[in-house]
Amino acid sequence: MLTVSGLRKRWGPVRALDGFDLRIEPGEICGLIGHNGAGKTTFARIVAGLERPDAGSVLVAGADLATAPRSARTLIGLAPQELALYPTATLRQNLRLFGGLAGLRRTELRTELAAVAEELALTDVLDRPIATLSGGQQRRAQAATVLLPRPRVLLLDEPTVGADPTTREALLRLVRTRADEGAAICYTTHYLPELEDLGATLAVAAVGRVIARGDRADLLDGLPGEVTVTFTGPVPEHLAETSTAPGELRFSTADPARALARLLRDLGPDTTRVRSAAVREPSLDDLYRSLAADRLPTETHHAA
Ligand SMILES: Nc1ncnc2c1ncn2[C@@H]1O[C@H](COP(=O)(O)OP(=O)(O)OP(=O)(O)O)[C@@H](O)[C@H]1O
Repeated sequence: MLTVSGLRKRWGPVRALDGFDLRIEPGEICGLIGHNGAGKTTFARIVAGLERPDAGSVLVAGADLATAPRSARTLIGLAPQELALYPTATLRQNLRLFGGLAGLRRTELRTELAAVAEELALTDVLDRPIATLSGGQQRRAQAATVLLPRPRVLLLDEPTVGADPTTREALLRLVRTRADEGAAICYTTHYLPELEDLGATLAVAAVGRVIARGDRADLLDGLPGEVTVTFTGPVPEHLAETSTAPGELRFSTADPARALARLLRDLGPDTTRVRSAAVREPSLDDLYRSLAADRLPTETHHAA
């Protein structure tokens, strides 16, 4: 549905995109993660037709953004990080405007507008100017303008920043629904548990390109998790070398549950002094760190 190949974009000496490739299928939510300045927003703005790339191509359902920009752009919806609504117009007026621009006609527009407002708990504030809405309501309003016309490719750039749990849940539910309806969705976030909730595949961006892509489980396979055990009194002598704090043992391992079971079995009489035991399975944070650690000397990537 969305195929991006070899995108390059320089801002003066900074290479924001440096051979960025990404393909997202219909019905797929792709979680795009990466450090600040990795190029995620630049990628989204280029795909949405707001910036021109220096090189590379963007195909949306077969339409080339460079040669058929109109066809490609009508299939794409971008919810940017910053608020991009008319602050003095009401939410209903904003939704009508964006829905109309996307080609929705009267009855369809009215039905879709009511549905998206209901799904995002915005029905009660439809006739209030955007400027008078709370921060969370404004973020939902922003998402509503993009979700309303049901674009075939959805780009959501950190849509839940500053959102309370209810707002976040409503947004995630609607994003999942749009994917189930067949949209290809690129979901940028620094809040990694969201991607687990969404059942998203992952694309990890660093210094202007995608350095890892695939299912969450495949990418996490083999990464170390962590075991933490605390004791009443000191850590048993034969384990003292691994002690991280008085009375605490903590270590990384590829299979934390099995390592903890083995440790407890081998403790002998010291088992009675165990105060707590915890395992942490590898997280997306671990993945990001393992992939990107050696590529992040600075925030920006300068052209040679
Ligand atoms: N309009 C611009 N003018 C100059 N430099 C820019 C511009 N837009 C982005 N950059 C630079 O390009 C690089 C990539 O920025 P981009 O916003 O795409 O990263 P990002 O991955 O979205 O970061 P974040 O997670 O902080 O949102 C950064 O070094 C940024 O400073």
